[in-house]
Amino acid sequence: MAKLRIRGTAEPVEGSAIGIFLEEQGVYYERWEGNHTPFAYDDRLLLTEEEKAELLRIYEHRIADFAKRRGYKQWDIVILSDQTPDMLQKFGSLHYHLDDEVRIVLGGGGVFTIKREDGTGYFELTAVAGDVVVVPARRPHAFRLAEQPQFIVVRLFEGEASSVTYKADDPSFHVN
Ligand SMILES: CSCCC(=O)C(=O)O
Ligand SMILES: [Fe+2]
Ligand code: NI
Repeated sequence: MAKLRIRGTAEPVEGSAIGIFLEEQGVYYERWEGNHTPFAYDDRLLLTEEEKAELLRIYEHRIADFAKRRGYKQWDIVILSDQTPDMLQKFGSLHYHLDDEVRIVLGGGGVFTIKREDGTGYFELTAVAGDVVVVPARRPHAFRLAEQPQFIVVRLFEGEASSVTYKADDPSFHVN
């Protein structure tokens, strides 16, 4: 289950308030119960193509149903860890995309710091296996690993399987 913290406030947002807050913020969220990712993936920092294919096979029906329901055409799977420093650096600074950022978490954990819809600050959504998150197009956000050593995630696309990353400048933004 995702965790949510609004920067500048002391108390985390919990329980059903998480979904309500995310909806207000235009961030689509759903929760898939039942983790089907084999434990062997818990200590992986990189995945072979065969391992990625295995995970996609395990989740294939659920991913395909979700994609059909929401109109996504293609997907891939990536792992982020300290063995993928380029991706950590690229997504670690504030950026946005012209397409929605659609993510299904299969393993590990990651923190999305997302700008509030009205521009007044940021909230941090910590996503773990079973969390499905859509950061809307053009919304500034940044990503970092959570307490787990990796983040294994399916990325879905409406069109081409890539999403250009634009740097968002905000002097008030800090990574943590
Ligand atoms: C790889 S999932 C989270 C990182 C991110 O912001 C992105 O992919 O654009
Ligand atoms: Fe992003
Ligand atoms: Ni702050």
